[in-house]
Amino acid sequence: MSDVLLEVSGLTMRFGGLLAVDQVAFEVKRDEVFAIIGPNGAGKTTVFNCVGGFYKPSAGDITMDGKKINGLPSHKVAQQGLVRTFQNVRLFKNLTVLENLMVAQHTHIESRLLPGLFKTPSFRKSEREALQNAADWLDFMGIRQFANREAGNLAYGHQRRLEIARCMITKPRLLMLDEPAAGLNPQEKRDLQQLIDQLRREFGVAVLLIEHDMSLVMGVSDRILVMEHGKPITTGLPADVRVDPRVIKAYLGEE
Ligand SMILES: Nc1ncnc2c1ncn2[C@@H]1O[C@H](COP(=O)(O)OP(=O)(O)OP(=O)(O)O)[C@@H](O)[C@H]1O
Repeated sequence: MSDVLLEVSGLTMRFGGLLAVDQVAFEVKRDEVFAIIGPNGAGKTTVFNCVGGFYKPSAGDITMDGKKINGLPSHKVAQQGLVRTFQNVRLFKNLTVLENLMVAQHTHIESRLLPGLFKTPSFRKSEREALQNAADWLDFMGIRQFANREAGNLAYGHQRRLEIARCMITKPRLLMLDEPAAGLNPQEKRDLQQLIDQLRREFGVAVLLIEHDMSLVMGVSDRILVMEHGKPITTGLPADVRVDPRVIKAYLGEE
C-alpha cells in the first residue's frame, strides 16, 4: 500500500477570465498533517472546494488512494473518506448537539424504510451504536454536558469542536479543516493544536489544513504548501518554509 493518501496534480480552476488556481500539485500522506498557506486570494479555498467536490476543476486530477475523485459531488467524495469543516462553522443550528452527531451517521445507520418503520432488532442495534458513538465523541471533545442544547447556542469554540466531531464520527481517512483557528481565543487555539495532534495519533486520520494563524500552522503541520496568485511557490517543512525568501516576499508583498 502506498503511503500517499491524496494526490493532486495539475489542478487548475478558472472563474471566467480569472485563473484562481494554476497547476497546483501536492500529496498528502497517511497520518500526515499538511497545510496550505498563502496571502488572501491565493487560491487556497478554491483548492479545498475542488478537492472536496464542491467545484469541478477546469483541469487536473485528484485521487484518493489511487481512485480518481475529481468531478464527484461532495457526498460521493465523503463516501471515499474525505470530509471537511467550513470557514464559518456549518451545523444544524436548531438541532441539539447530540442530534447533529446522529444525523452525521445516517449513512452508517440501517436506513432502509422497512427496518426503520418496524424498528427491527438490527435497526435498534445500529441506533444504539450510533448513540454510543455520539456520546464517545462528545466526551472526547469535552462537550458532553451540552448534548441536549441547541447547537446554535453553544460558544463558538465549542461549535468548532462539534463540527470536527461531526466529521470524525464518519471515520474519515482525510479530514479537511478550513481555517479552524478563526475566531478562537489563544487558549482555544492551543487546545485545537493538541486536538489535531491527537486525532492523527489516535485515529490515524490525515489532515489537510488551510490556516492563517502561523503559530498553529508551524506547530501542527508536517509539511506546508505555500501558494500565491493561484500558483504553488514551494512545499516544505515548517522550519524551511518559515525562512524561505519567496514566502516572506509573498506575505510582505501583501502589506
Ligand atoms: N466562486 C468564485 N467565483 C469567482 N471568483 C472566485 C470564486 N471563488 C474564488 N474566486 C476568486 O479566486 C481567487 C482565489 O480565491 P480563494 O478564496 O480561493 O483564495 P484564498 O487563498 O482562499 O483566500 P482567503 O485567504 O482570503 O480565504 C480570488 O481572486 C477570488 O476572488
